[in-house]
Amino acid sequence: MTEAVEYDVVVLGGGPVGENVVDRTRAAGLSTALVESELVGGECSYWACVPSKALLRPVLARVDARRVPGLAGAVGGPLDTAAVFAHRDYWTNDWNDDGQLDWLGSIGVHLYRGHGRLYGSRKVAVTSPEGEHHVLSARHAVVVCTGTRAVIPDVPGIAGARPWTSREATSAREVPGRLLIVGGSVVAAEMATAWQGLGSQVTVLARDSGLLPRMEPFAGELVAEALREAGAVVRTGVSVEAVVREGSTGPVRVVLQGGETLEGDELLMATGRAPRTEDIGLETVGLKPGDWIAVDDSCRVPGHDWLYAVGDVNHRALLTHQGKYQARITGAVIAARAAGSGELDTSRWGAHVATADTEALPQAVFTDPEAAAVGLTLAEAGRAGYRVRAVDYDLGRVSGAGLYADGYRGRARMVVDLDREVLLGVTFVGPGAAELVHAATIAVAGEVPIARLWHAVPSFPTVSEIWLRLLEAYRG
Ligand SMILES: Cc1cc2nc3c(=O)[nH]c(=O)nc-3n(C[C@H](O)[C@H](O)[C@H](O)COP(=O)(O)OP(=O)(O)OC[C@H]3O[C@@H](n4cnc5c(N)ncnc54)[C@H](O)[C@@H]3O)c2cc1C
Ligand SMILES: NC(=O)c1ccc[n+]([C@@H]2O[C@H](COP(=O)([O-])OP(=O)(O)OC[C@H]3O[C@@H](n4cnc5c(N)ncnc54)[C@H](O)[C@@H]3O)[C@@H](O)[C@H]2O)c1
Repeated sequence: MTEAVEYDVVVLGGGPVGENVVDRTRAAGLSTALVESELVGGECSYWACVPSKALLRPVLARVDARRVPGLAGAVGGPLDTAAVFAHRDYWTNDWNDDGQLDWLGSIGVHLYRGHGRLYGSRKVAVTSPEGEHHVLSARHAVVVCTGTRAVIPDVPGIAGARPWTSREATSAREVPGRLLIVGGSVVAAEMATAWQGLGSQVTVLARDSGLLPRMEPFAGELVAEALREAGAVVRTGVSVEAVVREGSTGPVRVVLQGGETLEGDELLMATGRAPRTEDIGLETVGLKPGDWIAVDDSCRVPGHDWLYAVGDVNHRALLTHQGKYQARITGAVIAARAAGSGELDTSRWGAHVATADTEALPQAVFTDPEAAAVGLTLAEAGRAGYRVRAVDYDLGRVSGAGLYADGYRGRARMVVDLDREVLLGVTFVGPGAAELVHAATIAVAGEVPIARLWHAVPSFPTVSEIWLRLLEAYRG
């Protein structure tokens, strides 16, 4: 190995989370190197959040427009799929990260393009695509942000069937005639919405009893209902036993438990994520390759005062915005420790702990209808031992919702901690609901008392008047 190049901080993995860590450590004046094996911007920018939302936006705008009197007739036809794909390609910058490289250069981060591995204490070894080797050593911190990859279950015949993962589902250039989707969570629900809207005949095969299993049950019910109305087939409680692809271009067949066979042109396995930690040198620091990396609330790896794991790879919250929040917290922790500025503030909502990961985690799912939630569901709050009351309201009864779309269908729930009279969680399901959730995030993270929320008056006639209805229903 060559002699080590020394930095204050070395970051392994340049997805959205690694990018935010380097942004914070450079802002603190710490010299920083970033190691990235593929594209700076990571899964989110090229094969996940960004391309999926670029595909979904025209689909959701069209279904919304079809619910607006006077407009429905103008948007009756199929989508211009070439334009939709071009829009997606624009947002992924044609899978080119030049813009990110310019930004890294502008803030003084040194990029090492190649596969990085921990190399004992405080060191990272990098192998470039050309086979060059570099060793980087870190005075203060090594931060692992290597993210996740799709899991493909070991179903008989799966390898020969060449299934899509989320990468193919977000980057495909043709609309498959028939798309089978295995899975019932967020990727399955969003991709079913996108591809059914783009013209595929979609069949969703979920093994759970409903879609979106981590949200309030009514979210999955309303999304399944709308998918069926759009022409998709949604099957729940089904298990895939085997998969067969005919030749290199033939159809793919999925055999369900019980023997029923379904045929499609493509098969998307939306069956979860695994950490990208198999080959990052975890064994050189006493950790197990392939595992999620456990961290404390400041994203430090216990037993290694120089090692941090941030974003998807620590399994706290597999969401871009939450990984970026952890990155901001971790940057502050590294900067404070590098400056030797005494104790960290690890009080419950202190500057050096990612408390929102467990107490106020928001998520917006871009299905029709959109489903957005923050904090605990009723079932989670019950399991956590809170004394709670759920307040439900039909979103369609709010004037703003009726004006937004004819026959607006949706539902909202707030989960109230009866002892403190604050909100533990809020869920909105309905067209445009993704934009409603941040007010709820402020209420939950701020632990705003119900008595004060009463003074937060929503404008008439917005869908946000749902807040008033929920509070009225709570106060009886
Ligand atoms: C289809 C889909 C849609 C999604 N939509 C949303 C959404 O709308 N909103 C949302 O909040 N979240 C969404 N997510 C989740 C989101 O993509 C992740 O939470 C986010 O990408 C995590 O960021 P990260 O930086 O931790 O990891 P990643 O984005 O996975 O980045 C990790 C980076 O590390 C690099 N890397 C890995 N190993 C090495 C190595 N050994 N050496 C060098 N580099 C390495 C990788 O190449 C990659 O660039 C979606 C996920 C999927 C699959
Ligand atoms: N809008 C968003 O915020 C957004 C969008 C997409 C993805 N994401 C995030 O990305 C992550 C990955 O999402 P995901 O939907 O791939 O994973 P997930 O872990 O949320 O769900 C995996 C699904 O696959 C099913 N499954 C697993 N193994 C199976 C098998 N052998 N047979 C049948 N079904 C099986 C599970 O029952 C579950 O429904 C999630 O954490 C999600 O929050 C977020």
